[in-house]
Amino acid sequence: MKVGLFPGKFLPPHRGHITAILRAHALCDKLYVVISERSAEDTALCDDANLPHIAGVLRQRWLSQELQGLGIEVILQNDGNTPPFPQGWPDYSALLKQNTPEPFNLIFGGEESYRDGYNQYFPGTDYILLDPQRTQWPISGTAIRHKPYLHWDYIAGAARPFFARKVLITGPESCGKTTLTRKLAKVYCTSWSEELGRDYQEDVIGGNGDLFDLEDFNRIAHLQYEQDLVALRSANKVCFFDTDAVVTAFFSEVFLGEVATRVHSFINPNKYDLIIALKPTVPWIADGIRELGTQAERDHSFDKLMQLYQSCGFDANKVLIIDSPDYYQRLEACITAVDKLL
Ligand SMILES: NC(=O)c1ccc[n+]([C@@H]2O[C@H](COP(=O)([O-])OP(=O)(O)OC[C@H]3O[C@@H](n4cnc5c(N)ncnc54)[C@H](O)[C@@H]3O)[C@@H](O)[C@H]2O)c1
Repeated sequence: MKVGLFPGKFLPPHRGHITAILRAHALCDKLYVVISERSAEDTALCDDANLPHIAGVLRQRWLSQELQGLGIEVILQNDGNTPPFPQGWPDYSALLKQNTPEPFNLIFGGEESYRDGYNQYFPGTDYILLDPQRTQWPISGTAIRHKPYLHWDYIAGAARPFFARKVLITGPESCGKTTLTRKLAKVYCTSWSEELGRDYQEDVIGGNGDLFDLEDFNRIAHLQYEQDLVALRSANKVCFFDTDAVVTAFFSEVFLGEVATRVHSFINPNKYDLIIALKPTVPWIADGIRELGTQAERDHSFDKLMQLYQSCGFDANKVLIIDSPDYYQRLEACITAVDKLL
């Protein structure tokens, strides 16, 4: 019985890792992928690339998603207390033996320099080198961390939502949000998440806003959250969102005088890299569902919405207010801001 280990940091997982793991899988009966977590070092590597910390458990989720259905087990190991290599070999090897559920006789990797250590600390185990020149996928975790958008195609699919830039387009009714969101998604050849509250209003309460109850807003916030996740999964470097839970909170208050309780849990000030706030300076278009149509109401709605973002802890530096009444200039200003992000 050939039982193999494939150790690594996977910070983040990429096609080079995945291909090597799948090759290793073809060479043994059972394969364990072991993620080494060294919190302090990992944080330093992420900080250095201006990224939030990528926790080991997140990498475990990503690899588990990528490898599911193949019988490959993904294990997370805390190596934070082991000394750096080469002094770390004895502790590292003891941990590997302890954390792997069964005895193993193969170790896979792409580094020739690890061979002596593996031979010394895992007697009776073969070290099998796979594509050490990285000829098939010339990529490293370091390159991805520092230039994720340049190396986008190499990032494992499950990790892409983490790296995708998230751009929210917000504003009161009839300020061109939906059209602009779609246009931006087309410009960047990517996915977007449309506002579903309007469809919900038509489908569930027949378009009559007076029939809303608080539970409707809880459901809208949840459905929107799920839809956003779906859009993010197929994002190409950036994803656009036509609304967010702050807008849901705003409408909950407009219709019912209070914010439905669970809506708060979907408000996430850290979700977006850029918030494009559209001022109601373009003509009002009555569509039978919209409510707040006078210019005074529209201006008031905009101000109220901005106050809500502020009180929910959104970073004012990430907010770009677009007040031009000219559609061309609105689009150009957004493209400039998104280009800067990428
Ligand atoms: N740093 C050391 O001296 C040392 C020594 C012994 C063991 N280790 C341990 O070895 C493990 C691997 O660490 P790492 O930093 O190399 O992890 P890593 O996440 O960078 O890479 C994981 C494995 O994938 C291979 N790989 C990476 N990119 C590839 C590509 N494009 N194509 C094909 N293969 C590719 C690597 O060679 C490595 O074997 C960790 O568990 C670490 O603790 C490290």
